[in-house]
Amino acid sequence: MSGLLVFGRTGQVATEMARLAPDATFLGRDQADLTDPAACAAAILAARPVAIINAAAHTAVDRAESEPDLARAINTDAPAAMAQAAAELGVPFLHISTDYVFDGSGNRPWVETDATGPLGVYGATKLAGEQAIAAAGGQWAVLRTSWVFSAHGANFVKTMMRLGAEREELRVVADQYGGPTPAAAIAAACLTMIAAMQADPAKGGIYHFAGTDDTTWAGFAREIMSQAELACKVGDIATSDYPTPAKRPGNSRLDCAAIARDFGIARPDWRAALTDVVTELRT
Ligand SMILES: NC(=O)C1=CN([C@@H]2O[C@H](COP(=O)(O)OP(=O)(O)OC[C@H]3O[C@@H](n4cnc5c(N)ncnc54)[C@H](OP(=O)(O)O)[C@@H]3O)[C@@H](O)[C@H]2O)C=CC1
Ligand SMILES: Cc1cn([C@H]2C[C@H](O)[C@@H](COP(=O)(O)OP(=O)(O)O[C@H]3O[C@@H](C)C(=O)[C@@H](O)[C@H]3O)O2)c(=O)[nH]c1=O
Repeated sequence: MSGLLVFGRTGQVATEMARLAPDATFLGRDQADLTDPAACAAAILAARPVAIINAAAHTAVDRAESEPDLARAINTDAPAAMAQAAAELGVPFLHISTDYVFDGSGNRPWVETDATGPLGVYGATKLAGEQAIAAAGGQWAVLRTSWVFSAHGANFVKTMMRLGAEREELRVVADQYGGPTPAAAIAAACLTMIAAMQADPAKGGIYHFAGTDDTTWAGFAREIMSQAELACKVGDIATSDYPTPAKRPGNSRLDCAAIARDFGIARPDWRAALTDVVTELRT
């Protein structure tokens, strides 16, 4: 899409978006550092785009616990500045958020209107970003997704394939539930949404989008080992057996009915997408 400005160039979702929208302009850290929100706004006002997507974020969930100011600048203040600049230009702004805005209680898939309750700095700064975007006054959408994977960047699939080639057995948490989501499907969903927003100024708001069907990290790991033909066994453990600096939600299931209803976007089959990613990683 010509005239589309995307923050993020090297990330999982941005890399897939560049494949689908080669005409768009992608700003990397060297052109727009998200620790400098004013520079992000200035980049928008200088480019005068027809639409804006933010695919950049501080995504190191554990590291965010020890660098909350940096996480807040990147995940809250920068998207807030982008949304304000978008509102000033009168163009739609789409931002990507996360299942980690929820507290993980219960076992019902979360709907967009459910109460949030982030357990860590990453989720809290992403939630504050959502709220600042909604307050900016322009046309905006927030796509909350979960457990993103692709052949690029850092993700659970690549970690499991690396560890699975080195070890005979891995212990993986089996009490956190969610939907692994291919970055390629998120990129496609973002492009569909932003085009629909351009066509209809009334469109926008918060939407959930995740791969189907829901599983656990252990279930995801077993499928990765199987598809990558790694003999490594995956043993189920509880969250309490795998201590991490950041707490993670037990229930990350996202109800994706609204995005299907309003944008015609269906949940992607993560197992089929995993086959493509494993093939890409091997070649
Ligand atoms: N990864 C996941 O599992 C999930 C991600 N999300 C959300 O989806 C979106 C895309 O995530 P994903 O593609 O996985 O992200 P990645 O972690 O793959 O990439 C993050 C991107 O943000 C950029 N970035 C980080 N800090 C800065 C900075 N200071 N200035 C400029 N750019 C910066 C990185 O650039 P550089 O390469 O230069 O560091 C990189 O391009 C994010 O909003 C994320 O919160 C939601 C749910 C799950
Ligand atoms: C490597 C490893 C992880 N785990 C657990 C830790 C954790 O609970 C779970 C996933 O670990 P990771 O650290 O890879 O995933 P994490 O960084 O928590 O992934 C999250 O990233 C952010 C950006 C999001 O927005 C979320 O949707 C989610 O994708 O697996 C094991 O149980 N055993 C292992 O050997």
